[in-house]
Amino acid sequence: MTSTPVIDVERLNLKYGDFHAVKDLSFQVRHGELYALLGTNGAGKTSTLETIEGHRAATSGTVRVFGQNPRDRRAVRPRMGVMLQESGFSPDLTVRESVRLIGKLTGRTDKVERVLGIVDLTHKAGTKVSQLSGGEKRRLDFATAVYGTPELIFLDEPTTGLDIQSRDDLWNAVDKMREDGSTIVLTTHYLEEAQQRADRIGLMHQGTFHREGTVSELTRTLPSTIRFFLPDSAPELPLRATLDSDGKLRIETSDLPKDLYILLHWAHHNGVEPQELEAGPTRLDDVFRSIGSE
Ligand SMILES: Nc1ncnc2c1ncn2[C@@H]1O[C@H](COP(=O)(O)OP(=O)(O)OP(=O)(O)O)[C@@H](O)[C@H]1O
Repeated sequence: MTSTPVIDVERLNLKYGDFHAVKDLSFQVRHGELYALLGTNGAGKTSTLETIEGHRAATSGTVRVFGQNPRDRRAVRPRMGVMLQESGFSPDLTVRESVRLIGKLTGRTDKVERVLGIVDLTHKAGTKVSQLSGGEKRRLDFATAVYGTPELIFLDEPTTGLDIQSRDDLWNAVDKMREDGSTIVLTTHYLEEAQQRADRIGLMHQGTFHREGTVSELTRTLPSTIRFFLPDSAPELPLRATLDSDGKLRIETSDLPKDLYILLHWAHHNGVEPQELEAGPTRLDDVFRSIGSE
């Protein structure tokens, strides 16, 4: 049962007139995974997701969701929850009416009060959508993903505009839905969130994958860095360093513990103290920055 991928994209191409927005893209999302589709602006993420969600027809290639064509909305739609960047709830409806409407539109069943509790809008149940704050509206958008605990959930920039507490609450609710067996597809420009939570990442650039894999598969191809300030009077460093724009020296290394040891040993021996020392493994940000420079 679990061997069939939840999403199976094979050689997907999307064209807008002459413009080739998605080029021969293939990937799968497995049952229970949190898959992050990330990329540069205009990379083709939204176009790809709209096709998987059944809103857009592929120019060529195949897309299967639960083994079915997502254009067959009646078969697939009740099984997927989509949190868009803006759900477009009517401003005149109350929060409770809006949540109830999700059930009608998706064909899923749930208890409205349960959903209101998860998105922390119980105290706003009688308030009109037009009177919600930006963060409260975002939490109401999240209700579309929560309602009925769908098997497949799309989260498009879910935490934009949310304060820290609301972000933590949202991720706790996502973790809970994963425990209940939901598969998650995430897009976000907050790379730390993807780095912390994604099982696998598809990193898009100009319509195709720049890289795809787990976070460690993506980051291990780039060196780690050590950065610090040194006084001008310091003797020559034992390792090759370059100067960053903020005045810090940067050492790039494929063996962080060894080179950190060499640096600190040299510093101790010469009586100099590297200031504001940062040493860490490669982050997803660095992989992003490397796009275009390869
Ligand atoms: N309806 C359309 N007509 C013509 N071109 C389009 C259309 N929609 C998107 N594009 C173009 O296709 C490319 C991919 O757009 P898409 O919105 O899928 O990218 P994205 O990765 O979601 O970008 P972003 O991170 O900036 O939201 C872009 O160059 C965009 O300008």
